[in-house]
Amino acid sequence: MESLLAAAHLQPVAFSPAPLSSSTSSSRSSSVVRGACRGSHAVRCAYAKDAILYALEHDEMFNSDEVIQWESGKNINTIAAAQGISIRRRCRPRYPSEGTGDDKAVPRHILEQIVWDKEVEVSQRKAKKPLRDVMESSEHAPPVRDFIGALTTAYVRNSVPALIAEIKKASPSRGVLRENFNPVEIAQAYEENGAACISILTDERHFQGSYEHLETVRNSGVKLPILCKEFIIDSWQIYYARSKGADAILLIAAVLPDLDLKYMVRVCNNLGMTALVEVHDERELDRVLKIDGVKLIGINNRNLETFVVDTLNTRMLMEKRGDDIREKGILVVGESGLFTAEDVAYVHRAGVSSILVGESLMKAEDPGRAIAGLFGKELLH
Ligand SMILES: O=C(O)c1ccccc1NCC(=O)[C@H](O)[C@H](O)COP(=O)(O)O
Repeated sequence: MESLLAAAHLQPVAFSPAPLSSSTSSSRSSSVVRGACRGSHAVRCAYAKDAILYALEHDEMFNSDEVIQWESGKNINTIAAAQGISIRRRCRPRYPSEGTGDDKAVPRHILEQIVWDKEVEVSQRKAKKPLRDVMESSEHAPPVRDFIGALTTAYVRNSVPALIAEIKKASPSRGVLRENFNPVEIAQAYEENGAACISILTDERHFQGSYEHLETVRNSGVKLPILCKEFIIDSWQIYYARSKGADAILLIAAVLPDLDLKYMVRVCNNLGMTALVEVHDERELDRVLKIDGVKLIGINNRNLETFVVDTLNTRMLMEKRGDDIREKGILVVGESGLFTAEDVAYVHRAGVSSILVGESLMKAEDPGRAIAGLFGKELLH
């Protein structure tokens, strides 16, 4: 089924409507398939294929999770919960306060709130620019830059973890980090001071970021590869990020069930982009290590549900799974809560060859010069 979806270039990601209740989608393609999908496995697959073609023809919301639900008879949130994912999906293009009944559900934590808001945002963006169009735009984007190559080269050159320097105006945990915010100037300063890559927050509602920041930096003459730091829930966003010039995207294991991760890693690799797959605990790491094609894993020291930051997390996960990671030739990025040269040395000793740093650079008066402070030396570039 997955390869069928991949072959059809179908977006497979957003969960089906009304997952908080047992009610089903009312979209035409969905009801066509739901009616048709009862019967033998072979018959169900044949109908699912018809539905995919129907959905492609009619540009309707349709995704692999719906197919999985039809195939297994299980609600997608049940499937996700069985994988240890606490985020529930809604897939109703409304904000919680606007709904009734189940729509009144309150998010359990900030990450769930961000994902619910993202579902609304993505469905609105898709209505304006369907998958077909965004895929076409991605074909005209500037060429992909080698994100992993840049990290590897910088690591060898400086013998300290390669820096992915983040451009983030605000965050849910810290509020506004920088009033005087010019993404291009910050990116130029990062480049001049030895950063290997740049990460740009594009979420507007919670981080005051935008795709415009990403596109402007990409077209500014800055040569570093760019990570689109987004909350990806739908492969449409990967094509969109590529169309704006992104070279890498973030996939968060706490948000995405296994099939979505697998599919999105594949979409990313097919586009020549890098997927930075982020984990926070052992269970997420084990899920990600089973996925073919993963080349870059981020260990987030920040618990995205509670905001607690602890660099011990990187050490603990590397102690437990470092051998498996190295055996697979996967690079590891230590993410979040890195403020001093001691912090950097600590995660380096734990086994990471790259770091992702936002707050400590964004809060510095001169984010470029703050890089030398972070490493205790000037970086060569
Ligand atoms: O930064 C947050 O408050 C946050 C909240 C909820 C979800 C994600 C969040 N941050 C994204 C990141 O992972 C960080 O921007 C990145 O790792 C850099 O972290 P830091 O150096 O601590 O700013």
